[in-house]
Amino acid sequence: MKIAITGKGGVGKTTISSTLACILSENHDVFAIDADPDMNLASSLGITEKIEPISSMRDLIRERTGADSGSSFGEVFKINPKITDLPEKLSFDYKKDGSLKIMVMGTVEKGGDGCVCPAAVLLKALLRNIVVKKEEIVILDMEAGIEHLGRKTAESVDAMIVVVEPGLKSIETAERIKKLATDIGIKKVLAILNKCSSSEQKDFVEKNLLKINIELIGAIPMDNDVVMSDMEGKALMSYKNSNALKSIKKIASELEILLG
Ligand SMILES: Nc1ncnc2c1ncn2[C@@H]1O[C@H](COP(=O)(O)OP(=O)(O)OP(=O)(O)O)[C@@H](O)[C@H]1O
Repeated sequence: MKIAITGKGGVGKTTISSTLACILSENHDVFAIDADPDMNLASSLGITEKIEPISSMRDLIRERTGADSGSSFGEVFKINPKITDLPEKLSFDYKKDGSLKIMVMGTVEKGGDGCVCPAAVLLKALLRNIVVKKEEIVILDMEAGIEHLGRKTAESVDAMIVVVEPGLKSIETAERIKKLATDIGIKKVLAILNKCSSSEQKDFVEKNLLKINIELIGAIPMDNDVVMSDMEGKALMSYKNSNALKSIKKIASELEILLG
């Protein structure tokens, strides 16, 4: 199962990605990839160590592409760098048994040349290798833009999951994401409602998602334990009675049925 989690800023992408990764890693091997410029996935799991984003690894970028990370138009570099050894080398083992690996991609400044720079080329190739070739479950925590998913990678993503909150703004973002996702060949676009406080809110969102042909696969309540976990720097998994956690567990089971 390869899923990309996206949505408007602040809707809960990282909370959901990190918690889903923990839940699914109880029975599967999982790669959780932080491809969001905010890079909060590790801290959302309570990791206090600083993980260096791959986009800042200048020596590695030079070694693999033959050019400095800041180089761009006019410079010669390999557009097909060797990366097969990197997923294991550059990931952080969250669990001792290796069943949950975390990778922090980092961001690449977009220049006028549309991101064709050595760092972007390396990140894209790495992402493609993990999503297309790896057997593990892959969970990608992404921003609303999906430009660093190449077509080949996109075609191997089983579903793009848009996180929405009650209100029209995040649903408008979902509509825009669906169009972009479909254009690059992602097969399925699903939605999760987060920060839901009533059945009226759920009905409202479900009705509006239906208009744009997006299936709602679950709803997560507004939950003080999520706020506490953020304040205490702990993973939501350690709040056993959290209602949000219970809902994310249900969504994980739903995803296993839907996507295998
Ligand atoms: N179900 C919930 N109940 C209460 N608070 C929540 C819930 N889900 C997320 N939050 C809070 O909302 C804030 C944003 O969550 P999160 O960082 O997961 O969103 P994001 O979409 O990844 O954000 P960004 O776009 O900045 O990367 C956090 O403070 C988080 O604790």
